Amino acid sequence: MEATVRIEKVVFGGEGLGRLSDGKVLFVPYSLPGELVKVRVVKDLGDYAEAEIVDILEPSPDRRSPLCPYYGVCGGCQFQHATYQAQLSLKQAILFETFVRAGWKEDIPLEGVVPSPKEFFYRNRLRLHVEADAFKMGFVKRKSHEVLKIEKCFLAEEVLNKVLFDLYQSPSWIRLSAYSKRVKIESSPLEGKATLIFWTALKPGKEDLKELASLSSLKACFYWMKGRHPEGPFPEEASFGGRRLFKGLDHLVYYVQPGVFVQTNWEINLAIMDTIRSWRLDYETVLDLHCGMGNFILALISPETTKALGVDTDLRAIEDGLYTAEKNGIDGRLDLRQMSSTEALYQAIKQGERFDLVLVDPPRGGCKEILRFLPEVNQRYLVYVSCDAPTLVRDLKILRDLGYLLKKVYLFDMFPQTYHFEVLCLLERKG
Ligand SMILES: C[S@@+](CC[C@H](N)C(=O)[O-])C[C@H]1O[C@@H](n2cnc3c(N)ncnc32)[C@H](O)[C@@H]1O
Repeated sequence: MEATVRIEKVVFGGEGLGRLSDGKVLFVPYSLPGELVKVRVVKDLGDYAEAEIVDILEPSPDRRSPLCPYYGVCGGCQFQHATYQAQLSLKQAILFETFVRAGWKEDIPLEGVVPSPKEFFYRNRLRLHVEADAFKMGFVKRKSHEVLKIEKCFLAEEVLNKVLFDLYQSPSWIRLSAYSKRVKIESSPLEGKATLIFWTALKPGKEDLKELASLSSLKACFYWMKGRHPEGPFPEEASFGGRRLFKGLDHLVYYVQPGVFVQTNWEINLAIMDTIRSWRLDYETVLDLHCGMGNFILALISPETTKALGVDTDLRAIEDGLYTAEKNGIDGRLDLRQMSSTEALYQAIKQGERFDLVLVDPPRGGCKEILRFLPEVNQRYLVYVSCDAPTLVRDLKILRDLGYLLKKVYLFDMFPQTYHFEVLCLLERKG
């Protein structure tokens, strides 16, 4: 069935919303607010339907040509057809709508929408599916499980694309990829090189590893069969155990093992840290409940800090935080432990420990399960960093009911060309 619809808005997920003449909602990918589009309904799901654009009858002034030849097929990007300024406006509208839909009645103290300094080529890692039969590496196609072969990603830093190009030519990788399903290429910005880690069912031969490790843009390669650590680095003498190096605020250098989480867009990561510091919060004790490799907690330690505890379930991330602290000469005030945030809160409650500042930066699912324990441990400030607005707002409502006031909200565009964004919130306990 075909219809002509006016796009009202763009919703979480990046699709435009329009309505059929009977009021049924249609979701239209790659459309923009205000556009009049002729669409074909591709799936009727009862209350709503999914449609595809057949023709754009009245294009938005914000529309532009996408840069990437895979756009529209690849599942990675949703907003390349919009100017960058329009992408920021869409994200702000989506954030507000998320609050409204969740029934948030209070003020939304949005203090800033921070653009990414780089609109393209900002990602410091590429995670690719590997399909040996057709020798392809790539991303999953939109609304499919099929892998799309990618030869270049316009979001990834140049060095990552260079490694990808070299892998396609490498006889060793052609052999090794037969046993691999997944590969990560990750940059080490301070060295202008990248690391490679692949998951494999068969132990690779020495000669193949040697050839791979000699690719000019690679600092080191690793493979992971089983256990808590991958095998590597190859070559063995790769500096810092093959870790990736990132320059933080002040003179801090982070050292991160391949495969350990690093915020995707490093410049935006630094902007988040700068913003938290700019608030000049008055704290002596800090607890980071999802500290990863020490990203935020290391930036939050100041001469006034008397205690800093960071926890994370990822053992290798904790190893990196400790390694980074040692390399940077950070003294014994920093305590990093491999444990879950729930365990850390239980222990703090049992031991009567209190923290002026608590930071949470959970995975997409948010951290609903720990919120009710926070007031017992958290004296004053709560900083919430989120990459998923719906779970963030769900959690903010719980925190509001626990007596927290939402003081500041910032939208950081960590992921240009996609519908994703990062939100930074400052909350304070009442009274
Ligand atoms: C979005 S990442 C943020 C990491 C870190 N804050 C950073 O900026 O690099 C989320 C982190 O939460 C950790 N994590 C997931 N579930 C957890 C849990 N139940 N308790 C503690 N950490 C957890 C993951 O290992 C991951 O490092």
